[in-house]
Amino acid sequence: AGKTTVLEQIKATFLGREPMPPAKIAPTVGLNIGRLQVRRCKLICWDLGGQAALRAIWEKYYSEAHGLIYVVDAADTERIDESRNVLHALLGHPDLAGIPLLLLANKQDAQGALSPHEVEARFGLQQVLETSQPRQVFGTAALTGERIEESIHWLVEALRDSPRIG
Ligand SMILES: Nc1nc2c(ncn2[C@@H]2O[C@H](COP(=O)(O)OP(=O)(O)OP(=O)(O)O)[C@@H](O)[C@H]2O)c(=O)[nH]1
Ligand SMILES: [Mg+2]
Repeated sequence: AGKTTVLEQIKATFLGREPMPPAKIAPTVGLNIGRLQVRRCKLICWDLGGQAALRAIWEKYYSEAHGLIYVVDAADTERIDESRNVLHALLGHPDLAGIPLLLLANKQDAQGALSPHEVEARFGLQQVLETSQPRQVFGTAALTGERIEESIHWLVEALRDSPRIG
């Protein structure tokens, strides 16, 4: 979907260095970590592998997470329902109750990509989120960095107001 490419763009944007060339980014098997500071908020980003066989380890990270960035390949319309189901299952986990959710409808540069509004409608988030749970959908293109900075600024503001940080 582009999680590691997103993390590289986040690091490039907020640490002011060149992102890793996309051709060098392999599917994630272990864990990539990004540490950065955004508007006096220290962020530690954990980027996990999305392959089905690797999803079982995600839940080891839930209890210590303050926010969730969920990256969807908006151009992969055949698997968008699978992505929605995986997110719904995630959000049903008690350790993620009320967590601020940043949903990135990624690959907006690709032909046939669903718009952020279409992804939002397709995902039916109100079925699985608490009424006051902070959530926002951004249409991003991680390859070029489009909308990455704005989306992280939104998340940082949501985290500031979050009861998960105490
Ligand atoms: N066109 C386009 N391709 C993208 C974009 N973001 C990522 N990609 C490509 O999508 C593929 C997968 O990107 P990754 O960042 O490795 O995806 P991932 O979600 O980390 O994948 P796993 O680690 O296997 O879970 C690569 O070929 C990327 O170059 C984007 O915004 N637009
Ligand atoms: Mg990856």
